[in-house]
Amino acid sequence: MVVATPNPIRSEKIRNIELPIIDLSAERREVSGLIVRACQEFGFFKVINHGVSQDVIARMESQSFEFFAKPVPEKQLAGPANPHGYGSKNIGFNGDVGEVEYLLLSTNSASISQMSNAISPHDPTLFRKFNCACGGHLSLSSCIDPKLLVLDSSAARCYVEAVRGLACEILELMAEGLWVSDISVFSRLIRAADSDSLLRLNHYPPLTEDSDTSPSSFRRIGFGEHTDPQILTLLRSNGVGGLQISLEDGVWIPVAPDSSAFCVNVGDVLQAMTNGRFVSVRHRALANSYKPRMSMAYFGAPSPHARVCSPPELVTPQRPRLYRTFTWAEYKKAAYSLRLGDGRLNIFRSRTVDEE
Ligand SMILES: C=C1C[C@]23C[C@@]1(O)CC[C@H]2[C@@]12CC[C@H](O)[C@@](C)(C(=O)O1)[C@H]2[C@@H]3C(=O)O
Ligand SMILES: O=C(O)CCC(=O)C(=O)O
Ligand SMILES: [Fe+2]
Repeated sequence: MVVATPNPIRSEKIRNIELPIIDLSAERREVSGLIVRACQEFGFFKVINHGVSQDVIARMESQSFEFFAKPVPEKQLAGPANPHGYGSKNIGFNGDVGEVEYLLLSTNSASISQMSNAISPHDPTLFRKFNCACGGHLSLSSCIDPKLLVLDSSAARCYVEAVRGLACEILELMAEGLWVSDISVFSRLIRAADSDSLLRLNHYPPLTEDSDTSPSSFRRIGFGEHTDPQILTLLRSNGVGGLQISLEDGVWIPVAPDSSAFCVNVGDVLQAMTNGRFVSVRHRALANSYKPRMSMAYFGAPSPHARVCSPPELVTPQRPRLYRTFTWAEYKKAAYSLRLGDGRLNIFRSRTVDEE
């Protein structure tokens, strides 16, 4: 007897609404106003005319596709993701699973170069023992044998540099739109040399011949619902949809794929720093049954010791401080101890006068 398993995704409400698309080449004051509105209403928007060169994007995308096209045992040499490295189906350490494989990299150059050399056809142990002989003073491309590269580290570094620049620009527009006098109050955190920012390449493979092809399996959870813990996420994908955001009412809103845009979403730290004015948006990605989806997410994060607190302009008697001051290291520790879909920021809420 075949027992139909209920598919939780099928009974959910999906609403098609137009999400904000912001043209960064428009007049600055107007752009900052639109960004603030989008972050208050959705915690999400797309940017176009963002200034990141198509060439830089295309190089990174092709590196990413090349990596995921490798045989599994080769990819596994860059794993397990603890937390950086290659992972498949398991997300984090607490039992979350999804139809996704990924490569998670720290964006400091040393880590990118180490991971970029993760797989050597000649020496499978290379990833673990690789040490750059030049001691770090030569450029990566000149000190690494190109035969050993799994990801071209210069493509990854150029991409990271370009998206970090874009993220800083957006964070400064946010500060201006919120009338915060120190406009680098958010951007300086991700510009810091020891910022804990990440680059994540996600690949959602389509169904294979031996997959379950019952109708209920056609919309599969690739990356389960969650908020991003960091400050700001800049994500782009190939032309295959799957990303959805959720607003307060639990209805899912599909984000149309758009290769000319970056999707920008507010992370938990920015919700805390804006004293709750901006929302860290819940989102998820569904795997497409027919076409591979590939997304590249840059997560702009503070350095571990950086203290997260709202600038004075955003705390008023009418809007008292919602979150206590915490360091990114403290926040990250809490995030990694929880499940993907758990609300993390609540742990850091200020105690109200009644509770004291
Ligand atoms: C289950 C988990 C995976 C995650 C760390 C966590 O414990 C909770 C947050 C998850 C998340 C979501 C956004 C990013 O993709 C990520 C790298 C992050 O910083 O927080 C992942 C973490 C992960 O995959 O390791
Ligand atoms: O692949 C996507 O569109 C979403 C990925 C995501 O949310 C993440 O990596 O945190
Ligand atoms: Fe995410």
